[in-house]
Formats: sequence, structure tokens, C-alpha cells
Amino acid sequence: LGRLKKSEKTALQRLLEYVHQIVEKKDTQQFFAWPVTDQIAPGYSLVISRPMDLNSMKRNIENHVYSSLPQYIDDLQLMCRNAMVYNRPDTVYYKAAKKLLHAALKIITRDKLRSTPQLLP
Ligand SMILES: CC(=O)c1cc(-c2ccccn2)c2ncccn12
Repeated sequence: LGRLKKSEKTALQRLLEYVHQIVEKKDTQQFFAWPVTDQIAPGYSLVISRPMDLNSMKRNIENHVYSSLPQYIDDLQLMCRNAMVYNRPDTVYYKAAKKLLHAALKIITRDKLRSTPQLLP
């Protein structure tokens, strides 16, 4: 990455940012936008060992933390799994996590994404 200026984006970053902005739009109630705090979710940090949220994922894209699409998907699944571990199945958060994960995986496996070769290296 030495030869790229800080501002220039790699093909992978452009792909991940394309997918991420769609995922962000699916989180209409902004439940996943920011880290969950113990203030809003008592005992959260005792239950969830690896917290994840959409803003952290956005920062990871910008900082080249992901070197592949599967690594990005792993964090998306971690974020949703955390919500389905901490929250009971009858809660809005559990249901929103399940819905977000399914919607996001549909985007990523959508033939449109596959049929545009420059998006999927
Ligand atoms: C994602 C998640 O588990 C979550 C997000 C939230 C949340 C996020 C933003 C605004 C309000 N609540 C939340 N509140 C209580 C228990 C769990 N949560």
C-alpha cells in the first residue's frame, strides 16, 4: 500500500464501502450504528467479549483492516450474533439483528454484485 496515497482507495475498499452503505441503510433504527454501552444494556460488556458495530466496521474499511470480503462479513456476522446472544428472541434488537444479517448476506451474494467483475476481484 506504500504506493497508494492515503486518500486513494483500493478496489476492495470501494467494494466494502459500496456494501457497507447499503447495510447502514438497512439499520433504519440505528440499533447497530454505535457500540452498545453498559448504560443502555446492563452487563453487556460482561456477556459480549468481542463487541462490533457499524461505525467500527466503517473505520476498519478506511484503515485497511479487512483484506477480503469474507473478513468484512465475519464482523457483520459477529455484530448480529452479539445481538442475538445478549438480547432475548422476543426483543426488537434480536429481531432487527436477524433481519439485518439476512438482508446484508443477500446484498453480498446478489448476482448484481457477482456480475460486476470489478466489484468482486
Ligand atoms: C444492538 C443491541 O444489542 C442494542 C442496541 C441498542 C440501542 C441502540 C441505540 C439506541 C437504543 N438502543 C440496545 N439497547 C438495549 C439493549 C441492546 N441494544
